[in-house]
Amino acid sequence: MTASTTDEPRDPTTLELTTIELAKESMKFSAGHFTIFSADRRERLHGHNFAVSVSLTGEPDDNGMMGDYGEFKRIVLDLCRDLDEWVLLPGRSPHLILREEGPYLFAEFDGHTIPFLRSDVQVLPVRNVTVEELARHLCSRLVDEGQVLQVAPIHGLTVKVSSGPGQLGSASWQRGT
Ligand SMILES: Nc1nc2c(c(=O)[nH]1)N=C([C@H](O)[C@H](O)COP(=O)(O)OP(=O)(O)OP(=O)(O)O)CN2
Repeated sequence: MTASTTDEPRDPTTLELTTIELAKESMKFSAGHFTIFSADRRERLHGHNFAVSVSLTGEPDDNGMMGDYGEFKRIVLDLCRDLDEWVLLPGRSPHLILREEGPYLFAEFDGHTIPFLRSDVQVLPVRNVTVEELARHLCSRLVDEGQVLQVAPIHGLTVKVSSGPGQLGSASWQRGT
């Protein structure tokens, strides 16, 4: 019995890309935040169990793999762990001024001072703690720290962050942009 394989030579110029999707139940973080809608309107402080999913597009190797997705999972889980059980504040908001005094961090918003224990807060390099900005933040960490890009020839990746069923924000990176 002969294995039926087509022996036509493949066109070496056609780049065959594949995508890995990772949306594990464990890719999540619980955090407190408030969304700022304008210079004088925001939500009260509250929390979400945020869910994260990542898709990576790249070139499979001769072994039919784009790297071990176990490595990708470990990297994403580490990023989720970094954000878990913190109050997240935006460090780049046009409407919020942050001031540290001893063990406290004060957030000035619309003439009001919101006190926090500094040890409860992570200030993120984002303009607002929204699903779209959290997705951008995680996407840039995946790219800037280069970890994912060292695992396999990745051409693009997308990070999605959901604050609850049926609502999410996403951010993408494409090689060469
Ligand atoms: N563009 C965005 N708009 C809003 C965001 C956001 O991240 N990006 N986030 C919020 C708030 O976080 C808010 O807490 C979300 O509230 P809500 O939609 O009510 O979320 P629920 O999980 O309670 O969903 P239900 O539809 O109420 O069940 C607001 N806007």
